[in-house]
Amino acid sequence: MPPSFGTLFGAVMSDAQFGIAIAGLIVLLLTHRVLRRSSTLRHVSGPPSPSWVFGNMRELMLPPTYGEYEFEWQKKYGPVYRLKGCFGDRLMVSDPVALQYILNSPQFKFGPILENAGYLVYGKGNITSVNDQDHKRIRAALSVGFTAAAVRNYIPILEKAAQMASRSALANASGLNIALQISEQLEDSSSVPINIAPILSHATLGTMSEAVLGYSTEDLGEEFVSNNIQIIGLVSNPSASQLLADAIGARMPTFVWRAAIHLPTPTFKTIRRAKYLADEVGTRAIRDKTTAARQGLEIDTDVFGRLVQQPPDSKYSMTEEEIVAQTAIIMIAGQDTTATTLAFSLLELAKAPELQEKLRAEIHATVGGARASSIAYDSMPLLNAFIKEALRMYPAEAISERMAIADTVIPLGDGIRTSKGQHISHLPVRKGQIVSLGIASYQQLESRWGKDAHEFKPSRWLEGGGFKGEAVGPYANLLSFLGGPRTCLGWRFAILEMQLFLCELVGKFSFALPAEGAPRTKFAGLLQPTMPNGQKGAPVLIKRV
Ligand code: HEM
Repeated sequence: MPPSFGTLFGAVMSDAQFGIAIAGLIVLLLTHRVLRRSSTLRHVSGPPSPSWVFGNMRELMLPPTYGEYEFEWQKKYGPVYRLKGCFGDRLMVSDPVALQYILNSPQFKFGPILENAGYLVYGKGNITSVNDQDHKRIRAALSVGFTAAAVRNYIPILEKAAQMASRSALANASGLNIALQISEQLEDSSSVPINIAPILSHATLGTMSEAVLGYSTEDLGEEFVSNNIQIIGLVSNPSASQLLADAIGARMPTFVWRAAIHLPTPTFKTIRRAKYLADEVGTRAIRDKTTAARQGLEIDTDVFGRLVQQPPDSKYSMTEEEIVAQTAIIMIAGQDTTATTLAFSLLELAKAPELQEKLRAEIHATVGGARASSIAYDSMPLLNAFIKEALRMYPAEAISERMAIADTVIPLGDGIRTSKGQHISHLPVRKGQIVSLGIASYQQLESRWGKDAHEFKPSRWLEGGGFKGEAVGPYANLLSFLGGPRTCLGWRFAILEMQLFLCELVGKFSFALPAEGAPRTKFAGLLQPTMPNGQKGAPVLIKRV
């Protein structure tokens, strides 16, 4: 998913003019009064609010380690509880039945923060900023490039990128020529920690670029790559003022925010440049493909190539302008989400030498010297159990948000006891109610995953499925890719990418933690491994095996 929604909007706002903030605050306070009167959540239990302004949001979004408060609240109040947001009640949901309803019901859509940020960052017409029939049509068209069969065609691209990542473990990932700096230094790296996070991030940018546009990272150009790093970096240091800005922004009329993109501030400048560069590269890719098709060359090896070839009367056809509008979102949504999940995976292996050995043995036994396209990655039990567990414990988008667009009633799996002692199995909510989707919380729910839900334990998947209850999400009953009509478009691609990268990296190298230990897990737009200096990073000791 777009890594940047909530916190990026905050970053945007902290740049914006103070006058807009004050005007927003007035609107906000008035809205708050209305919301207080109309909230149906008054009798839903939840933690006390430590601040009138921030409510519980600092504890939820900015704890030193993600989940420090959230997972405790879940234990105390159950999978559905009330939180104080900045100035208004929120419903926090990790109950699978309630989540399933919210994700699939037309009565819910993105909250205003997600909607406006999606429009601001990725531009008009991108898949996250369109709704209803337009969303259905664009999604159906894009899906052509992400079916199980289509995704297997990307294996050579993924294989090449995984090999490059493995060769460049010591390279500076922000440089373009990662393949050139490399492996002789690897022998030394067993005593010098290597930050594997930017290397993975660069490699996954490469796979997205090749699979979506048919371009190498070099074809994207140096400015595109460095701007992409800046865009991802905009969200990396969320702060209390950004939370406040999010709340104010959410209550401002949409047109104010859509106009705000023209403000001459550094953040908006970076965003404008990113959009310009994405449009430029998307347009270039389409022109190149159209020309190649006219010359009778094969172009359906990447997503844009497939889209360009759809007959105009097909239900999958998109205009050139519509295709270009998807460039920024797909490139960013598919990059750091996969890279950070892989970084957490390698950190978990670095903590568990025995597990690492077993996984390596499975990889060597299955992969050997075979070509990637002939390997049945889905038939590797430990590899897939490990990936499921990494996605369960480290969902890149640990929390998302929806808003009720009409009064509705949310069904609850186990029901809840209200603060008045009444047991209810359905919870009415009013139009405008913001609901936090507790993805990470759901994936640590003891009633669903067992008493050891908080442990990283891939074996749970080998011992009979790992969870109890009805199915949710597209993969392994996890909500890491969410569910419903806005399920992650690239989930199959992400799984295959993780399978290939892990086979390549774990097959060739062993990983250990440096003396400082493992980085913390923080939420900064995405769940990220975070070093003591507050920067994203996953330092590991790497040795050839
Ligand atoms: C481990 C990797 C990934 C994770 C955990 C992940 C997670 C998510 C989540 C949670 C959403 C829904 C967000 C929401 O509605 O609140 C989402 C949507 C999306 N993802 Fe992913 N994603 C991953 C990889 C990818 C890849 C590789 C691609 C592209 C090839 C991609 C493209 C998208 C797109 C386009 C959407 C928007 C779909 C829509 O609005 O209909 N993602 N992703």
